[in-house]
Amino acid sequence: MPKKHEKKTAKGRLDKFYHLAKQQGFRSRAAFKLVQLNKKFGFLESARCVIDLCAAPGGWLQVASKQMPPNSLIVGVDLVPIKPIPRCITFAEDINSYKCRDQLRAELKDWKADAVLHDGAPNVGTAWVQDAYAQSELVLQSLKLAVEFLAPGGTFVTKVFRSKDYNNLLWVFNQLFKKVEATKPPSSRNVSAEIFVVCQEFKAPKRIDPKFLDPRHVFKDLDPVADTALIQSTVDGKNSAQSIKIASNAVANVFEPEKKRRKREGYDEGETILFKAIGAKDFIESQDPISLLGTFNEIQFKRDEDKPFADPTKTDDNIKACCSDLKVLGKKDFRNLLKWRKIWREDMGIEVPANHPSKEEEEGKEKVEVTEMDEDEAIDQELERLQSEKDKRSRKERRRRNEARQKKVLKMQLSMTTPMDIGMDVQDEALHGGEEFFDLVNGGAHKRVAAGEEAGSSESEQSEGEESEEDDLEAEERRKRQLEAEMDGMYEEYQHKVSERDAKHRAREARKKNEHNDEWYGFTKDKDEEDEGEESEEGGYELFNKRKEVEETYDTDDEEDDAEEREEEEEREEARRAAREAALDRGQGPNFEDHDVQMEDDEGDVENLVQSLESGKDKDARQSREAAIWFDNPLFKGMQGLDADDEDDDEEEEDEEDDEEEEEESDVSEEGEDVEMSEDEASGTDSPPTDAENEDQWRFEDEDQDVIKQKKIQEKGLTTAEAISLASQLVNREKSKSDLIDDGFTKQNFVDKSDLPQWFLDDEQHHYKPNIPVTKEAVQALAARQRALDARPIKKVAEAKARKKMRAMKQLESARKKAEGISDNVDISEREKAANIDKVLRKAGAKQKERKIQVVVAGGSNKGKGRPKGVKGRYRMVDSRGKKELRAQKRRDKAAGKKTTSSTSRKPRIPNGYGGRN
Ligand SMILES: C[S@@+](CC[C@H](N)C(=O)[O-])C[C@H]1O[C@@H](n2cnc3c(N)ncnc32)[C@H](O)[C@@H]1O
Repeated sequence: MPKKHEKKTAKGRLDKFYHLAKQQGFRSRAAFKLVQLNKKFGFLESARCVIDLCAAPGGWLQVASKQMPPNSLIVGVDLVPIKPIPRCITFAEDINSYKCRDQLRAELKDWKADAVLHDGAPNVGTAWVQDAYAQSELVLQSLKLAVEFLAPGGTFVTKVFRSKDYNNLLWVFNQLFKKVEATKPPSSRNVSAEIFVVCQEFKAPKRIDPKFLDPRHVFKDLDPVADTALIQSTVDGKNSAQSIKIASNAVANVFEPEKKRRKREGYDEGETILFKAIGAKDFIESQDPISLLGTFNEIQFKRDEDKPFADPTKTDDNIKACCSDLKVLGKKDFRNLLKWRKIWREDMGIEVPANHPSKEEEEGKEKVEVTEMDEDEAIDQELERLQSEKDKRSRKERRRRNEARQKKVLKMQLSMTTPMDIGMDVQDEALHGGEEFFDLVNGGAHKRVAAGEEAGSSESEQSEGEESEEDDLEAEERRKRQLEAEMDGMYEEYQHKVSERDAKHRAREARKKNEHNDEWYGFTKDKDEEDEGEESEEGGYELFNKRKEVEETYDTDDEEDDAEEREEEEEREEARRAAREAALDRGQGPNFEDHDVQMEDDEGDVENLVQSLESGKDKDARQSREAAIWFDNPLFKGMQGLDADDEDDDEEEEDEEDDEEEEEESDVSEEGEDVEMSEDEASGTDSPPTDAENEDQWRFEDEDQDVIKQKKIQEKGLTTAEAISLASQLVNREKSKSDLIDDGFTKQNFVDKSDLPQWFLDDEQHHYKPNIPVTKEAVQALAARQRALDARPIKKVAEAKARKKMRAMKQLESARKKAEGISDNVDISEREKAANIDKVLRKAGAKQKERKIQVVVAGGSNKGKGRPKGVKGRYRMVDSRGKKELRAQKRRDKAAGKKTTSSTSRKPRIPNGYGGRN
């Protein structure tokens, strides 16, 4: 036999109201039903006398006792005894018995009850049909007691089950009360067939026909219309036919009150359950939804075939809530449910969407037109919405850019940005679509306008400031986006280049710094010249050809670079094509196309940055390379105006220099500068920069060497002690380059390993370590460098320090001014001036506040026992002699006219074993 709590849990009865009841000390969760009913109808607050029929265990009594005014009379009765409840009188009786009636009369004396409550339920669970009937009988019995004890205008609250007799009961209620309302409080479980009927404003008829309260008559299976005569005669002679109809079709008539529906019979005979559910599919497919809504308690989505109908796109939470309890549907809920059914039926093809009525066929055309207009309007509205969204986005983007710019300016003002950063910021801004960049583009646009093309660019110039011209703004935004997309690839290259330049700049600075002691930067001129002696005697043309040949033969990296560049170029071209097509699709093709064509056609136009970026890149790069090689010939060495780096004509360096130049030149040509620029660079002549920025931007031939060296150092391992040792040997002429090459000829190299087994090769690779001697100095140098690196603060710390320093300087500056003011003041004495200045300076942080050290004589209780009692802050333990000496010193100072500024101006003698303590 299952335990009690298991039984409850199995039914899912331990819900939140169960726990709430426990929490709030109610004896049953049913208490919340009364709370909710009273909240809705408010019958307890004004009641002075209440009878609770079937009250055990007493939840409702508790609620009544809480909500009713003090000194009210609350009487509860139940079959089972109820534990005493404050302010409540209870007794155990069957409400069907005369004894119960008598006892109630005895308790109430001549009082009349303002409310009669009935929450009784027979002990259900054996035969459901009898249970339902017993319930109805119990309700009728409670009504009987209510009629007897209720005061006129009183309220009767009862629990009824949705059974066959439900409507009959309602009909009776309606005869005796002015207002009858059936409701299901939220605390009543959905699975329960119970409904609460609140009958208000008791009519208190002088005489009531006993048949009204006789179950044999009330629950007789009658046609209510046929019974009209019977009832007419019994209720105060009033015509109650309409009441009967309403009572019998209470639910159906909510939707169509005029239409007579078939009689609601409640549960069929033989039904064993009071709660009935129907699947969503069945409901939707049924031809008589209204009667189903009246018959069933719930539309369910549990079966597989019903689940699709729970699709949230068509079945929202509101519909689901309606489906979960069909007994308390309002008019709106009813409509919504039927609309929902209709939608599904149309979706399933069961119903065809309603066409225009046939009688309006002639007007059909007009109607169609009206519909089209509506659609147009909808589209317009949608477009407007999209437009405004886009505008919003673009505004937001502009605001974001402005904010970023402001931040940058602020950073610059706070000296948190290096000049190089600032330059980059400006470039960034331009290439991200800032005004500078678009000025260039707009420049191009002006040209197009002049050429007679219809271009939107001139409008776009103004559209920045004219947000009201939404179309222009939109076009401008689109164009910007297109251009930005085009420029993305180029910007990446730009960033790459800037970072390279940055590295070059740093390298150049480092070299300047270490001009005389740069032991790691390689090979001496003499040595190089020795090595290159033969080659330097070759003629320029031969050298040029030779290098070109070498380059073409071996310079695979460059070829790869070129190939990569070509690929990138192809990708960009592809992207542009796609963008063009997209633009054409959107109907803005001509402008965009023209723009692009213009970009491609005007290759020679240096004014148009975008065009020149696209033009003859490969050709220029090649010419630049050739020119660079040509002018690198030692014959040009020493010629006025040529770059100092020409002196560094080490073969390897030259090769790499060439490589570097190629990269630069290709970059340059990509960034829009002309071949002339590259030639200038290659020849080593500095083209006069147009402005400071250009100078920074384009003059970096000096840096090539440094970067190559830096690269080499990083690649070839001056980060290891071995490499440093070798390098220092080279620099100190302990070894020559040829020695190093000779060392390279070992048994490990130049041996045909093709026949060796793999395991041997693996083993060899794993265990063989070249034995390169490492000097102590090299290790020390490496360690020192690492320490220096470690000691470098991270950027944020450096910035914070810089900010702090700046603040301190500002404060000091203002303090200095104040101090000057004070010293110029003739109204105060010198001593005051000194004191004031001291104060000002201290405030500015120039002077540290001297921390006072208390001198404590070590003796008695203080001796050797830690901090002396009552002494706070810093203190110094001295013996009594030390203290005496200190006083004597003070006296002497005073006598000598000196002023001791503090007790620490002369340190007392501190005996051994006593240190300063904090
Ligand atoms: C659901 S409980 C009432 C709960 C109560 N309202 C509360 O808040 O605690 C139903 C009660 O009806 C009582 N009952 C059923 N038939 C009855 C009868 N003929 N006379 C008196 N009480 C009856 C049962 O004993 C049971 O305690």
